[in-house]
Formats: sequence, structure tokens, C-alpha cells
Amino acid sequence: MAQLLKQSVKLALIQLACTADKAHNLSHARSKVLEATKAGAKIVVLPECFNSPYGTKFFPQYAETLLPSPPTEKQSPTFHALSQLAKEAGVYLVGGSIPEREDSSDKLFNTSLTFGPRGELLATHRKVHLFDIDIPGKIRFKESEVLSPGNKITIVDLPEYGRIAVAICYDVRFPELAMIAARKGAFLLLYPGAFNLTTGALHWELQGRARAMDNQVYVGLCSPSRDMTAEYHAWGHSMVVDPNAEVLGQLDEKEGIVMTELIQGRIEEVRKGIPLETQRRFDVYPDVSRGFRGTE
Ligand SMILES: NC(=O)CCC(=O)C(=O)O
Repeated sequence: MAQLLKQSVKLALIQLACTADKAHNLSHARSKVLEATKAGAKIVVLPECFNSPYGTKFFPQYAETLLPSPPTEKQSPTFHALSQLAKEAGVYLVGGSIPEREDSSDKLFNTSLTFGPRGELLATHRKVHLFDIDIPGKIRFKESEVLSPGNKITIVDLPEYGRIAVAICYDVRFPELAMIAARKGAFLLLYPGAFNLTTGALHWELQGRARAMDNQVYVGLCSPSRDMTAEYHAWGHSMVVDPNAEVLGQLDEKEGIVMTELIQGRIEEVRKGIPLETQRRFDVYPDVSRGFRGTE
């Protein structure tokens, strides 16, 4: 039987120190991506909002226009920087996320761009579940005050390796999205994300491990490093989880790179031991993947 991951591959999550200086963020991301690829990574991931501070008041100021695609250099310097970088490094690059402005509607989105090793755009994911929470005395954040949600699940085919799914941060809390992607054959769920000091300690690792355990796939969560001088304090702790929900690598709050080898055959080995796939009871509950609204 064909294996979901066609060959073992090195994954790198870059826990980048993101600043208010977009040009600096782009050049710093470049040097870190090249460092990861020199060490053998073939799939590299950047954090949520890696080219701007994370905060609703910053999104309009930092937003770039991505449509019609490809945008001009002026419309989206980040699109071009990521495309060139993926090509220079010869890797699959999941470019974290950036604030996007849709010119035709003036709407803003939190959007992730994935490029292939020839610099080609493979997929665009607009954050589907906006981060709207209010925990009295701790944190209030309402992305929906300025952002609009995306409306699709994003699955990307990497011909040499197989399928991955890309979603953004708060999307990880919705197991339906992960389950659909896994049932459509993804071997890896990637979430550029920026949890905070309240929910990070409680739920970050739990969410990553839960999505891996539910679906018996690899999961990667990629955060910015923590900057206590910024308005939003990111949790950090970028991590890779294996299909048996074991943490393969996790950083602390500082800048760094998590490098992990994803092993061909590991998913099938785990699924053979605990065969959830063949034990599902869609006669008792509906198959959520039937309502799937696909990627292009
Ligand atoms: N950027 C985000 O979506 C943050 C999500 C988060 O912190 C959470 O607890 O969920």
C-alpha cells in the first residue's frame, strides 16, 4: 500500500524574532531559512505574522495585496521575498502568515503563502477561525475587529513527499479542520501560530498533541519568539509532534530552529497498532469530511 509520506524528510520550524521593521524581518527570515536548508531541511516553516507585530492595530498598516496573483513587488514585497527565497534555498517554504488586504473589497485577512522549490506559489490559506477571546483579567483579543475569515481548508501537494495541510494558529482549536485534512491524505498538519502567555501554557502543546493523536499524523506548530517589549507576548515553544502524539522537538521562548526528521512509514506503523481509521463508526455519527470545501 502507498505510504502517506513518500520518503523521509527534514522539517524545520523557524521560531523567528519578529520586529516592527518589515525589511529587517524579511532579511532575517532569509538568513534563518538558509541556515535550516544548509542543515538539510526540505520543508521550512515561518511563524504567524512573521513580517509585522501581531496586533489588530498593526494589520492595516502592514497589509499587502496578493490578488490578482502574482502581485507586483510594490503590492507585496513579502510575496516576492518568499518566492525568491524558496527558489534560492530549493525548499518548500510555508511562509508563516502576513496581513493581507483584498483590494477589491478593502477587507483584511491573516494569510499564509506556501511556495515550492522553484519559487512557485502552491497555496494560499486565509485564517478560517479568527482569534476572538476574552478572558477577564488576562487577555482580550478580537481579530474580527479588523480581519475577515477565510473559507476553505488548505491542502498542498508536495510531489516528492505527499500532502500537507496548512492552517493558522487559532485554527488548531478546531479538530474538524484537522480531521478533514487528515482524511484527505495529509501526512503533516502545519500551523504557523502565536499563542500567548495565558493560553500558551495551558493549551499550545495539548492542541498540537491532540491533533496528532486524533489523526495519527505529524503536526508542526511554529511561533515567533517571545519579545517582552512588544504589545503581544508570544508563547514560543515551536514544536513538532509525531503521529503517536510524542513531541519530537520543542523550543523554549527564545529564537531558534526546530529540526526534525519525519520518517516514512511511521504513520502507517502507528495506525497499524491503533487502527482508528478502520474502527470509525460513521453509521453512528456523520463523516465530517463529507462536508469538505476544498482547496482550489
Ligand atoms: N494568533 C492566534 O490565533 C492566537 C491563538 C491563541 O492564543 C489561542 O489560545 O488559541
